[in-house]
Amino acid sequence: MIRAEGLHIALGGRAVLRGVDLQIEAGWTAIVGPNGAGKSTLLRALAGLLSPQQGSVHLQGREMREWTAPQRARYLAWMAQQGETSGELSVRETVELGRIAHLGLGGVPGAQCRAVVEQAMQRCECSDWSARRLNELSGGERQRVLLARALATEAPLLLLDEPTTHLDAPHQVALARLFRQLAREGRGVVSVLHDLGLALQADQLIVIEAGRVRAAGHPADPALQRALEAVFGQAIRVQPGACGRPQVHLNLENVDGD
Ligand SMILES: Nc1ncnc2c1ncn2[C@@H]1O[C@H](COP(=O)(O)OP(=O)(O)OP(=O)(O)O)[C@@H](O)[C@H]1O
Repeated sequence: MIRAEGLHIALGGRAVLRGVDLQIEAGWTAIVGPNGAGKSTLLRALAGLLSPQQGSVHLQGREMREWTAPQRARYLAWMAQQGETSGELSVRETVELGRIAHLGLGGVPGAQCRAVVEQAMQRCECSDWSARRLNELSGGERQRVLLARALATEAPLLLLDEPTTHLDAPHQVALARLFRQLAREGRGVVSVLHDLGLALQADQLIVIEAGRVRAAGHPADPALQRALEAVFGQAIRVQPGACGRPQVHLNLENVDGD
């Protein structure tokens, strides 16, 4: 669905991405790495929101700059880390914004549009408060609404920057289940995640370190697990888990010591 080749991006005079090559197919891909590694920058480049100084991004085999903004908006949905929204809008109005690429500005939602919006709200468990304003919601509730807006685009590819940050444990699990469902429907979900336990449930894991891809592959790949331990050091331990997927534990053994 998306391919990056030799991606170099500098921000504020500093090299942030230093030659990133990757390929992402349909399914759920998780991008992980330390703070400041370049994960959000990479996701923004994959969304066409940042132009690389060197290298290229191809969507469906066609270079990003050949896509018009409306074509891109139909093909990929973007959810920012600090979800930008107008707090004055209701939940339903916010999710309806996901339909703009189909309706155009000022377009009146028809029955099919309303059905898509309703389903997106149900999948993200926010139908019950569809009339409430965004600025009345908690952080986790707002995050679910922004995810529903991304789903309502019906874009084949979702690029989500830390979509689980504000979610409680049951909703994190529900989101992982939703990503797997979307993958089965043939959609691509690319999520930057800090929760390594969740990330290991993805079909593909990409480990970013200091602006480079340190490792990429299926979470069950031992080389990938070794890369995770190398990047995150003694803060984590990767151990065999159920269903062929490893589990990650925070190493809290020495928090009382020095
Ligand atoms: N607009 C900017 N100008 C200058 N430097 C920037 C800018 N945006 C990001 N950076 C720097 O680029 C590096 C990568 O930032 P990025 O947000 O991509 O990291 P990240 O891996 O997503 O981190 P986190 O896990 O903390 O969200 C950081 O060192 C950051 O300080």
